[in-house]
Amino acid sequence: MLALLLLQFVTVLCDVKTIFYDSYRGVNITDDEVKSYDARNITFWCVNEIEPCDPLEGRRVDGSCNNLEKPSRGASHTPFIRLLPPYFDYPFKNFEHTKAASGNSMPLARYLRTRLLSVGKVPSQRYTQLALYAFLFMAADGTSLHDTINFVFWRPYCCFEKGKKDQYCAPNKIPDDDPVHRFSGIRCFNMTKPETFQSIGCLPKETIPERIVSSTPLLDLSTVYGNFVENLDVKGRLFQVGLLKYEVAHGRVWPPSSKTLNNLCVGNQLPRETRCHDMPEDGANTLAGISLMTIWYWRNHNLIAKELFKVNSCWDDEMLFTTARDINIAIFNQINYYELMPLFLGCGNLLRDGILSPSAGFRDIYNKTIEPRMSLEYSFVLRWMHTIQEGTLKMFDPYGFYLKQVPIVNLTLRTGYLAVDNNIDYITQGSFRQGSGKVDYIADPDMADRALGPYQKAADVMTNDLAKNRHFGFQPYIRYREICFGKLIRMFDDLRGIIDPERIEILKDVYEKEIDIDLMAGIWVEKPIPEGYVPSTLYCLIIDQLRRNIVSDRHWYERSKRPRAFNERQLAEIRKYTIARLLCDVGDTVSSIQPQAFLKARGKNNKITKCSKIPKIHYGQWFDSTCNLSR
Ligand code: HEM
Repeated sequence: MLALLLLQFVTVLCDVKTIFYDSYRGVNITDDEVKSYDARNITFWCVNEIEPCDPLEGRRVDGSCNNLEKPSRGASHTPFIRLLPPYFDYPFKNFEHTKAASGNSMPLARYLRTRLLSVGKVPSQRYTQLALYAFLFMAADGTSLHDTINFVFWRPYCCFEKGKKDQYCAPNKIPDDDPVHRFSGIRCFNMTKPETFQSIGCLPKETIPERIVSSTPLLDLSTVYGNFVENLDVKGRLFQVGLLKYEVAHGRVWPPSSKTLNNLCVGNQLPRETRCHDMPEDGANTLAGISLMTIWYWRNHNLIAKELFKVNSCWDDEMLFTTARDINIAIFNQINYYELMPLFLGCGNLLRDGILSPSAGFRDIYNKTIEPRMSLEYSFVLRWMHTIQEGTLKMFDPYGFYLKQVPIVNLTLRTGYLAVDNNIDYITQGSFRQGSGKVDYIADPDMADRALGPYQKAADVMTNDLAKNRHFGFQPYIRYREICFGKLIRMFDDLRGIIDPERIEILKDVYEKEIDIDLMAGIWVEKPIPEGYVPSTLYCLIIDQLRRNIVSDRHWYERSKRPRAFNERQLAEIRKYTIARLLCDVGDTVSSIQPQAFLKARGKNNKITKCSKIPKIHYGQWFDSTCNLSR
């Protein structure tokens, strides 16, 4: 607290003049323009207030000053880019996509979901649940909650009379002959349109909708450190020896918790389940996978800070904190890029396409003309993972004995469950012992019919995905095939080789013409990319963003010229890091684990192994010789 007051005092004393940027356009705006937003109470969304950039400073929490020529790009609530221009019904009145090329209505989203994806439970023999947690955590780093909170809590009425009058409602109709709901009597899934610069009021309503989110677009552990330095200072930092705030309860270390029951963890079963984390971002209390990964990376920050302090006792809190955060973010990206992605996208593919560095040393492909932004397509297509999410979460003891199970959708907004009955221990063990769902065109029944658990009577997250496809106004699937692979698709049968014949047959059944195929629908039915395990168009849209992250991020950890860059030996330490090491270091009760923990333990190369055999970072490489001089 003292340090925070001091910081505020120095800011006032030195009169650091902040600069206001229009968050959509990324240009300076005047005080009067800011006042006009103030008057409408939308400054938070429409304006980025940024302190002047210092080229030598490290990565800012709010993402600003990453691009020195466009300081607000990279900050929160700045616009996505689109790989292809938007595609809405003509004339552009309501910015909807309801019409097929013929002018007839497009098939209902739920109808397409039930025709294109089957429902059942087929466990993967390859990937673990942990792989899906990590993918989800990576996706959550660049998006935000409010679009889901909107239809779950703020507008639960879209299927009712009241919803007809609300322009933000976009419920999904269920066909009369629906395979599940012809029996249930449920005729509609609640849903709202995505929040945009237009819906907030930053841009005129009659312009093309542009999605707005509160996270920073680059991979910077937003869920752990938040997106605003004020939130981090108040809720996150302990301001002692570089640590994040923490609590010890029942022999375990946790992030700080909320002291009132008025919080986001509405799923907590009171009075037993009370834990709810009070952290810079609320994402930490949402889906079970995000909550777990956040706890692990939060603890990892403190582990790193303590190790750095052992090596450099002269470092002050600020130096310890910023270095620990920088290492934690580097570890996150090392795991994402060099461990998680190759297992899904194919290591050879990623090397060929320049996503992975062929050598262990530095690489620098930074290009200041590419703005740090995320493509709307990338943040959207990651939803394909819903089709391989396993709905039943199994729990194990540290010896690998199965204990119990719970539907994972029942754990949403329920951090408290982790903290009772040793559940976090058993869920952690299960994360690397249980398989995810298989990559096989079959979705888990819970994801297909009760994805929102207790919060909605019925919810098919993949129906939402297809419906959101249209609200975002994505071009047809075949246009993305063209930009990705350069081949024109003129008729359904041109999809042979890309999609199995039986699924082309279904596409012909449900769509009038090939131009009508929705982007997500095409991805659902595609064959995997050669030497990889994900659909080929998904591969293309993901690697576009993976590359953009590296070239547009001045603080990318593999650069030798970034401010406060690692030296070669430090980078070599980061390169050793794996998800198995993370769990060994900060996962509850983990003393053995398979070295490639995103894959199921199998064979002699990936068998459960003692943590002492899993490579670890030597923080001695961060030794600062000036500490000795200052003694
Ligand atoms: C228990 C597992 C999961 C549940 C219950 C779940 C549920 C949801 C729900 C309800 C939404 C909002 C849908 C909407 O926009 O209307 C959503 C969005 C999303 N989910 Fe999942 N999901 C799960 C796992 C995953 C996984 C493993 C990934 C992997 C990448 C993922 C990626 C996404 C993405 C990218 C979005 C869109 C976020 C945004 O743009 O705001 N989800 N999910």
